[in-house]
Amino acid sequence: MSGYHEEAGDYAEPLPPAGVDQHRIEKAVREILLAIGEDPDRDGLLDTPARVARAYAEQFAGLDQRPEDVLTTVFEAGHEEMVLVRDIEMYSTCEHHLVPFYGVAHIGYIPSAEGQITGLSKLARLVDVYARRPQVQERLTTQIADALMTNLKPRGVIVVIEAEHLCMTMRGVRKPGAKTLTSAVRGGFRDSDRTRAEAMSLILGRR
Ligand SMILES: Nc1nc2c(ncn2[C@@H]2O[C@H](COP(=O)(O)OP(=O)(O)OP(=O)(O)O)[C@@H](O)[C@H]2O)c(=O)[nH]1
Ligand SMILES: [Zn+2]
Repeated sequence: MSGYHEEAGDYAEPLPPAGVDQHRIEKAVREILLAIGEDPDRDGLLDTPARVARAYAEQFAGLDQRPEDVLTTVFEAGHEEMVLVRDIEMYSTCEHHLVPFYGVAHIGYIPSAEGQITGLSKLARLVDVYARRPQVQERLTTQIADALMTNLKPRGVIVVIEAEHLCMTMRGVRKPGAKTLTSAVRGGFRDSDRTRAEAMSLILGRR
């Protein structure tokens, strides 16, 4: 198990989602700049509305994606034991303040009796499908777990996310370093303390 590095390719720079109206974002950003007392026509800000529109199209690309779009490789390998990918880098956007929260996701599953598994990179892609939306960490965690249950029909799933929320560090309560941990367990990980403990020790070990 090791950290995940996004493969090069078109997924790294997704096309703007059809549902993201970049022109509308540009107009809104110009309004915000005016509202904070800035001059949107000064040199440094001239291209900012368009940049923000492109950035939002990327940050919210997951709104146009479904888990089955990325869980494309599912094969039978006769492997029935736990598979766990930990430390998957994750960047999302807090739906309350529209600022980032970021950290790592750990995903484990126990394949179906037929030994159905998916490509390891697909687990990381699945994180992005749900992270690239306005989110709360709890929903992000359960959506990943439920998508795996539906698409892989495994005997169990565990998803743990550790993240820092910029809305808690750069503003508001201002508690830098505070980490939020969320977990979602399904199937065997919910029913068996031993299985869950094994997964947690793999996730939290070697730190
Ligand atoms: N449960 C949960 N809360 C979140 C998440 N991201 C941000 N929040 C919280 O959402 C809450 C929104 O609270 P409000 O009182 O409506 O907004 P606010 O006045 O900006 O709150 P403060 O952040 O406390 O200044 C805050 O407590 C945030 O910390 C998340 O992923 N999950
Ligand atoms: Zn927030």
